[in-house]
Amino acid sequence: MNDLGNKVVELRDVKRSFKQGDVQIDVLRGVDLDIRSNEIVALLGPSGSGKSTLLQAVGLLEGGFDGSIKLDGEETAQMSASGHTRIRRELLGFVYQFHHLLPDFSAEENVVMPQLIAGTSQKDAEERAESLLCSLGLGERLDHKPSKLSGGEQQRVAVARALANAPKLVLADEPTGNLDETTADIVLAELMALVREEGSAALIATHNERLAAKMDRVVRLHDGILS
Ligand SMILES: Nc1ncnc2c1ncn2[C@@H]1O[C@H](COP(=O)(O)OP(=O)(O)OP(=O)(O)O)[C@@H](O)[C@H]1O
Repeated sequence: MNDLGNKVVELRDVKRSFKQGDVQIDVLRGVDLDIRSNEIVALLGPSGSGKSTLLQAVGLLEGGFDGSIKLDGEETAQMSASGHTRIRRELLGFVYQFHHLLPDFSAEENVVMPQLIAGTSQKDAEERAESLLCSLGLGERLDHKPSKLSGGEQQRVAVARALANAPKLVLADEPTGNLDETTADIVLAELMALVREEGSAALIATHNERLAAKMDRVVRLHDGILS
């Protein structure tokens, strides 16, 4: 029998509306989604369909959602802001379309930083940062500041940073959307390989059907519902 893994994500009837003037837009109209601990799931949907909004719900980055959002078995809906912060720190890693690296810090320091915040010692954090960056082919770039790295290299550092604290779930919003096609393919393959190696799950929003087809499962957001 296949090991299906635990459910890292369990969304039930998740809803989110925004008011624009007098008009209410129902972006998420009852989203159900399960992700298991060994799955990499592609989130597809046209521009404006609510992919980022859904990632914000799962990432506990915004309030205003109705429904049930369970992460690693814990219901987060009624939790305090400090509970959300704890879950984000212990469970989640984020990659965005733009790298958001700290410009005055080296590649290695950018990966060390979130580990220090989580309480890891300087020595262990440096070892882990070097190991992650080396496995992404950046062994010769550890001391480079982001401005001295190519777009693909910057995104690789962002991937290493997201995985630094061994998250159970990586949330990625168009992680290769800013890269040329060839580099996007390579960086996505590296992201997926690292996620598997680390035993994490991932939910990756993309416009790219071709890249989505490389993931374990594809879910589509349309008219506020996931299919
Ligand atoms: N804070 C907000 N206030 C008002 N409307 C919002 C807000 N955030 C998102 N929206 C609206 O919700 C809808 C979904 O936006 P969202 O960014 O989640 O879509 P998306 O699928 O990620 O789009 P894209 O692929 O273009 O990034 C859009 O119509 C957007 O204008």
